[in-house]
Amino acid sequence: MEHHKPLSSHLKKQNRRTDSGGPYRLLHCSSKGDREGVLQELEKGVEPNLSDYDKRTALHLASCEGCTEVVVLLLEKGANVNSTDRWGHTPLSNARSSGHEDICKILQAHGGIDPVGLALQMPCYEIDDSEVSMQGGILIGEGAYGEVYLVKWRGTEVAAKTIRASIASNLRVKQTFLKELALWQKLRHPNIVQFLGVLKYSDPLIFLTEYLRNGSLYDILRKKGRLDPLTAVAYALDIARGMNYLHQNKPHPIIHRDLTPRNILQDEAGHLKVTDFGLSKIAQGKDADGYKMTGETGSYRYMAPEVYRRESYGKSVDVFSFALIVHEMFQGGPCYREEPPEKVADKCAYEDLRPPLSSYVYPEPIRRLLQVCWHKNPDCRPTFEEIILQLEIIQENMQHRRNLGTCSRCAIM
Ligand SMILES: Nc1ncnc2c1ncn2[C@@H]1O[C@H](COP(=O)(O)OP(=O)(O)OP(=O)(O)O)[C@@H](O)[C@H]1O
Repeated sequence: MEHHKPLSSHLKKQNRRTDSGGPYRLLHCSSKGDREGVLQELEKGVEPNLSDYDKRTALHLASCEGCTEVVVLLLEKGANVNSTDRWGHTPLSNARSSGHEDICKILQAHGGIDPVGLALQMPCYEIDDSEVSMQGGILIGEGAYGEVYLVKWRGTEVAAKTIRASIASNLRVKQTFLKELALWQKLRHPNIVQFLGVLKYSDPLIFLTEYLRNGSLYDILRKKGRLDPLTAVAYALDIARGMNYLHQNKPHPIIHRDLTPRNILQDEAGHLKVTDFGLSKIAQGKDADGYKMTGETGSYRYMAPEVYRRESYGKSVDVFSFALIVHEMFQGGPCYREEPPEKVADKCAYEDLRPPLSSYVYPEPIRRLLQVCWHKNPDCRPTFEEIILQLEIIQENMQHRRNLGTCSRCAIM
């Protein structure tokens, strides 16, 4: 079958045939809503399930582009309603994400399913309200979403996060929020704060996570100031491992978008865990699908230049934020404290401003790592997997030097 041919032969074939009006005209006409053209191709004997090099069929294209008549025709002519493209998307996934409700109904009537949507629609684990006493809760913090309380659930201390009515009273926002929480509940990693469930009847919304009694990295840095290099590297590894797990999530990576010292918590054993990933876009009232931030957030200080400039962005925005956090751990706090965070983000985005890296404070390998992690070109930033490898080598060398009795700050590599 055509779509089982290797990618390169597909491409060559496609280029040859589009010009000569070959079978790939079916895909072209389908994406343009040209019902007559599609009919002609099918009557010539072109296979209705012909696909391109991304395994996208005529039905995918017509569903994505909202070409209802073509969708109906293709289904009549035997197009497979549940063919999956290279990313595991069915025509229904495409119609749904493009907002073509009429096409969704037609596809569903023909047995269409949406594996991507199903994953997102997985309900959150619900906790009976009677199992938690919110009245007896102790306020432990407040963030952009609402207040955080220490409460007891089934005899265990947990954190209850309340979501402000102004955020969660909008049904669409609430639903997006629940989808994010449903994603969170599937995650299990030693460096990710564990989600426990949503209170069943809470209105607008309360959800529970494990409680980390040592508070946030922000609190730690405020209390302790500059960390010794070995501790800073151990913390950096904890964060990188949690982030790598998120970025390698299947079928889609999870981008944190708001990695800051306040969203990194410490457990009793001293390990750091990342929290609140994926939720920032909701707090900012942004579209769940269109990776765009307006910058209306309290986290300007850690914002990648491309986010500040409102360009499209990817996973490497988290690598940028990570670099600033590691910088802070060596330094004992953020740079340019006297300047408003928005101004710092502006200079970072338009004047390439970056924090200074004094050789006294920053060992050479850490300097090199930070410079590449906050590179202005997102494609030049390393992945968290690469960062982990680098940090492990740095950690090993530091420990070796420490065992030899050499100052770990000034004598690394
Ligand atoms: N699971 C938890 N265990 C212990 N303390 C927590 C937990 N979650 C949050 N906190 C505390 O509550 C504070 C507020 O948390 P919250 O996540 O609501 O906001 P934030 O992360 O500080 O800011 P933002 O919402 O802007 O990201 C945190 O800074 C932390 O000190």
